[in-house]
Amino acid sequence: MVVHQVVGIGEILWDVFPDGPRFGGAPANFSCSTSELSRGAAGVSMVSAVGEDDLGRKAIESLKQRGVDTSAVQVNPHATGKVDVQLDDDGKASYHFADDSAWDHLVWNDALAKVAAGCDAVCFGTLGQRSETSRRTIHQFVQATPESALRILDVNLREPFFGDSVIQQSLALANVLKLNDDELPRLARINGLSGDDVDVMRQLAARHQLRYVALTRGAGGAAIVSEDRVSDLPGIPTEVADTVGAGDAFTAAITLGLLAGHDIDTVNRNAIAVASYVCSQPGATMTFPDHLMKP
Ligand SMILES: Nc1ncnc2c1ncn2[C@@H]1O[C@H](COP(=O)(O)OP(=O)(O)O)[C@@H](O)[C@H]1O
Ligand SMILES: O=C(O)C[C@@H](O)[C@H](O)C(=O)COP(=O)(O)O
Repeated sequence: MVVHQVVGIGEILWDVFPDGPRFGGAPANFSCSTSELSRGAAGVSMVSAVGEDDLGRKAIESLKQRGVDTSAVQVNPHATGKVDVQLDDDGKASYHFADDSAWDHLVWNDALAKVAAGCDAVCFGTLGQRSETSRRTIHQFVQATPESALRILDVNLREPFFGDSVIQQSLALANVLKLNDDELPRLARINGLSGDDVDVMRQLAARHQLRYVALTRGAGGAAIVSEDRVSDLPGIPTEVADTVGAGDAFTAAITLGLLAGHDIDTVNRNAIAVASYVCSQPGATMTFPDHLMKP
């Protein structure tokens, strides 16, 4: 039975690895992982745009295969998004994005207003906001979700498509923050904060009225801070295929865990297990073994 409605909003892309393209885009990965992990307990929608091209049709097909509702995916005359992905020796990615893609032209409409109004959790990032049109639409969407909804900013900073102002505007919209250990120092600096990781997370939470702040540390695991609790857990030693999509799957798992009302240690432990599994497999979207589902 569907209990919660969850939305990913932002870029849909094809991750072009040296050995060929795989479906991607951080919010699209988030939507696919949430849908797969929830076993139907969450209704998941993607809000984005694709082109009138083969990659666009295949992108919609890929989302549908994972059980994601694509009725709010717009089709426009621009090319479907693509990004060249290079992996280092540890399976860590660097990205080179095609410019002016379909997802840069996301426009507000009644369909989006309806999805926003019924949403229990929405996940957005900064890359999806690189054009003014899509940035405005994403802001309007997040603001149109109910006050009770989890408004999750997974910052996913991608050079050179972010600046301090988009980060700060996004923090003002969010009530949950996910970032990694490369991103934390940047957010600390622009907010004039110092201290150890957990101190900075607490200060970010206080300054931006965030209910939860989650920090992932690659192989080093993750920490989650709430108003009165901290969970700080090690990673799971993993034979890495590539780490692409691990952070997005982590965000998917914490979203389901928080919506289910689990304590933050349980939420964190499950999310680390899910993310480690994603690292062990090629690409960013996949089916999950039974023990990781419905965390
Ligand atoms: N090399 C690794 N070995 C084991 N787990 C990993 C590894 N890299 C990432 N993970 C898992 O994936 C999570 C997210 O990875 P991270 O690289 O921190 O996020 P992001 O993809 O957002 O940059 C980590 O908290 C960890 O659980
Ligand atoms: O949207 C992006 O920024 C690139 C994506 O295509 C890529 O799949 C990705 O974001 C993976 O994110 P991660 O979970 O932080 O590895």
